[in-house]
Amino acid sequence: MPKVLISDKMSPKAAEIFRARGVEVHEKPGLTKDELLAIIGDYDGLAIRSATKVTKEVLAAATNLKVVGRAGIGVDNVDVPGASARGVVVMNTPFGNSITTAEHAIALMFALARQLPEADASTQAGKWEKNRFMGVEVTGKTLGLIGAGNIGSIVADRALGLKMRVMAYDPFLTPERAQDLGIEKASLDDVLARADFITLHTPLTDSTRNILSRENLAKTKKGVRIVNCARGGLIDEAALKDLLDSGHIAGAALDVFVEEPAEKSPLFGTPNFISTPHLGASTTEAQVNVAIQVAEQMADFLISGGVTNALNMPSLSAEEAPRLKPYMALAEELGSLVGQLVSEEVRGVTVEVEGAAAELNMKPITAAVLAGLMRQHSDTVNMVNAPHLARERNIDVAEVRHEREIDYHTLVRVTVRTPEGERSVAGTLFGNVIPRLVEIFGIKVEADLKGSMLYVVNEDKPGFIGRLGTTLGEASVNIGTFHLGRRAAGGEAIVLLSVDEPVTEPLMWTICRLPGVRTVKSLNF
Ligand SMILES: NC(=O)C1=CN([C@@H]2O[C@H](COP(=O)(O)OP(=O)(O)OC[C@H]3O[C@@H](n4cnc5c(N)ncnc54)[C@H](O)[C@@H]3O)[C@@H](O)[C@H]2O)C=CC1
Ligand SMILES: O=C(O)C(=O)COP(=O)(O)O
Repeated sequence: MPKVLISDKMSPKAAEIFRARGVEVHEKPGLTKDELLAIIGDYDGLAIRSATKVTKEVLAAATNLKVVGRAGIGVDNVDVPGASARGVVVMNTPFGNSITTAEHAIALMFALARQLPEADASTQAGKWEKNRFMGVEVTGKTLGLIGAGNIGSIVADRALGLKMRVMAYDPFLTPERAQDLGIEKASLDDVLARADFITLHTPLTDSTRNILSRENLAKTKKGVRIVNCARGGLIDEAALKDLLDSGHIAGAALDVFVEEPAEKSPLFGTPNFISTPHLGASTTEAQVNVAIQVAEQMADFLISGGVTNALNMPSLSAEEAPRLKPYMALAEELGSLVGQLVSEEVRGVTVEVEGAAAELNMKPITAAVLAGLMRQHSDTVNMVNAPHLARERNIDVAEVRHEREIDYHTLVRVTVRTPEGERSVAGTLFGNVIPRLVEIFGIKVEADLKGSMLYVVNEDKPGFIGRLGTTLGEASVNIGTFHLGRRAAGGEAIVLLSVDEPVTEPLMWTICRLPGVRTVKSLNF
């Protein structure tokens, strides 16, 4: 039974779902780093929110870990490249808390416009300072979004309902999408110069870190009000404090901070500064959504291999997984075969699918080919890290889907490009489940790729097969299966046979010296 650790505060729905799906679950929110390091090695899955930091050190200790599930959106607390390198899938729940977070941004915008926290504190202190708190209307004002993805678009929709003008800086926002949303696509400088309110909705990445730097904050319109419900690190907090003090910025509301928990900050106590403790996603509705979703996704993956919302692996629904599994096995065997047969540097890999295979999601098939291919160089390669490794090694990967009549009801072909040229192998599925090789380097040969095998290329001459059988027999090597193929009568021929024990190096040399032998390779599957 797979084991999952929930290491952050999460709706009890998550644990309920894990249990109902046959996953053992332990809820231990608030573990210290050392406590987490001490126990993480026992778990197949780790379910988190933003508090748990999944660092290199945690991943190194997580020797059984297969999946990290983020009940929420941002994964800047997870070392995703580190997880990929270790073959750990990282998933999030990209929509479950987006409405809630957008609503928090709007709430903070109103809180700034009407100074609600200060007005509340003053009123409850018995001061009744009616003349002190003069607000601004939002109607007719310009809201500048930085980031117009899921949350940014919801904020835009709500703001348009409030009769605001909305402009957005987002390099990935197409003009058509902007038009559909009813907002203006703008440059960052334009947003800074024209917006009365600015709200941030980007992930924290190298391109967004410090996007509201001291220099950019200085370019904002005097009297601007700024909301950040995305991530600390997007705004220079010291510069924000200085510009609030000088009065250039009329107000700022932060839900997120560079250091969290933010127990102290120079911003605390600054007039017109409002803060909340990373509450963007904290509503009953959103927490139930993300807990259910993360538990379903992780259980699917651990139980049936389904992959949803993974950041480092192609998606594969729990319904698709059983259909794709035999193809992934075939693809991995073909990748492994070609990886063992080709000794030159691989510069490119093309995966082609035909017949029934052409109707399937190709990404997992390609990932499995790459895993098989690269397993020759590393034991820790799997479908998660293989595509990343291929990129790192500058291996060009292409996918081709053919829609044409073929001899097989389904076919997967793997072609590798090396400095010496292209070599390709192909396979099919018997009865839709059993992987079967059907072609090596242009020669038709049918075989199951299993266990220890021997691959021999020879001249197609009478007597060769007898001599090969005798040589193996004399070395007490039992042949399990024997498969033959040839390019043309009397031309290049291949023998692919399975043996009950691996063929030793001296025996390989003996076979190499048999008349007519061109190549001998020992293979393992
Ligand atoms: N305060 C909280 O509790 C919560 C915070 N968040 C944060 O909100 C962020 C945004 O969430 P979603 O809208 O769902 O993500 P999303 O991925 O749908 O949208 C992000 C948008 O940012 C844009 N973007 C990326 N780089 C950019 C750049 N350099 N400049 C301008 N735009 C850029 C992208 O094109 C995309 O449209 C999350 O990454 C997370 O960090 C999310 C949920 C709750
Ligand atoms: O989903 C996100 O990105 C969030 O920031 C929400 O964080 P939380 O789960 O509330 O710690």
